[in-house]
Amino acid sequence: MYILLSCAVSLDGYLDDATDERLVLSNAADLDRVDAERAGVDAILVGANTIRRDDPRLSVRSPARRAAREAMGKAATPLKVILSTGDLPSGAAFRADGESLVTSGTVESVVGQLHARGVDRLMVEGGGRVLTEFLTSGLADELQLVVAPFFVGDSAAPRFVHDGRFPWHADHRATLATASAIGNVVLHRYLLSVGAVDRHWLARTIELSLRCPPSTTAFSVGAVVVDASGDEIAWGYSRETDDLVHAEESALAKLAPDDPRLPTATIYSSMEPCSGRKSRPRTCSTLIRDAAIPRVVFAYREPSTFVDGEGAEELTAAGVTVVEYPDLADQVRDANRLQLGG
Ligand SMILES: NC(=O)C1=CN([C@@H]2O[C@H](COP(=O)(O)OP(=O)(O)OC[C@H]3O[C@@H](n4cnc5c(N)ncnc54)[C@H](OP(=O)(O)O)[C@@H]3O)[C@@H](O)[C@H]2O)C=CC1
Ligand SMILES: Nc1c(N[C@@H]2O[C@H](COP(=O)(O)O)[C@@H](O)[C@H]2O)[nH]c(=O)[nH]c1=O
Repeated sequence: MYILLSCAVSLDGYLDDATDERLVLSNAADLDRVDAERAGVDAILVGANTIRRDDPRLSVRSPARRAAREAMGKAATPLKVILSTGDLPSGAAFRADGESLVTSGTVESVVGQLHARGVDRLMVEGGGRVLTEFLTSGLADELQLVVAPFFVGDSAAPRFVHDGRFPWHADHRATLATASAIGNVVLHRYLLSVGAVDRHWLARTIELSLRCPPSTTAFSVGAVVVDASGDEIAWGYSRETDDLVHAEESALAKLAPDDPRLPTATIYSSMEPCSGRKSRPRTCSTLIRDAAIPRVVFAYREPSTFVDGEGAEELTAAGVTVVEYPDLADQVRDANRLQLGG
């Protein structure tokens, strides 16, 4: 299940003010973006205090988005999930439109319950206590955090998160995927799970592979090296610096062989690192092993078009962790239509 956390905060990190009125931090364009995110999920989850304080509808608003969901055979608006052990107002607005579920338990058990009901994409909209539970559980894949350009300035107001042990700290930072202005607010998209981070970097390798000079005799591949704190430290693509250079080789050539970040880095490649080369003494698998990189992630296993690739097996046998995302392979095949035909 993909778990997306979404909320808006003030410049001083509050989710609301201390008054009874709901504080809108987003602007109209951002609220429309949130509506589009809602339309793309199977369930929207909030905590009981958000229901008690805001009385939200938690529905998809846009008639076009509701119709599009229905055309796909889904309900017009996703399942509404409320975490609560206490009372909720009987006339709460969330009950008016679509299906809802009031439940309780650990985050793990709630996620298990929703998964069993067929929820594949969950949007958690708050409030602070629920966001804290999801962030500290390590189960969240992505945080969409909107910052509005004003201060609340009142410590009686609810904060973005409560106290807790969060997996991200100064030495283990979350991966910032994008930061974009939406009028006067800024949307930050942070990737939180290993799977979401890996997919982000593989998307970057596929983008890099599109820069390769065309060839019918060698594949177009992109590669990046990411250090333990999540920073990209080198990138490369096939034929970047000469007619024969491979993506991993080109990226690694930009780093000193004894760079202290390499033994804790991950190398991402759109295609399995090569294990046989006619044109160079060392294969990419050998270069990776010589660099002492402990983790390799790729999307597409090399087909036997030019040579029989055994890079994944060779690296695994050498004790390197190898992770493959075959569901992204089609995009790599697309970038290599010239070589693969079709
Ligand atoms: N700016 C924004 O984007 C958003 C702002 N908000 C704001 O956040 C504020 C509310 O945040 P906050 O006070 O932290 O509260 P929450 O909305 O996170 O709700 C907390 C409550 O949810 C119930 N709950 C939480 N976890 C569980 C669990 N695992 N099992 C069962 N019940 C659980 C408990 O209710 P019970 O008492 O029933 O046990 C708990 O007291 C509101 O002011 C709202 O306006 C909310 C969402 C988004
Ligand atoms: N205030 C605030 C948000 N608040 C969230 O939106 C809910 C309101 O939903 P609805 O009644 O369906 O519009 C509210 O209870 C809370 O979960 N969201 C945002 O993106 N930006 C904001 O500024």
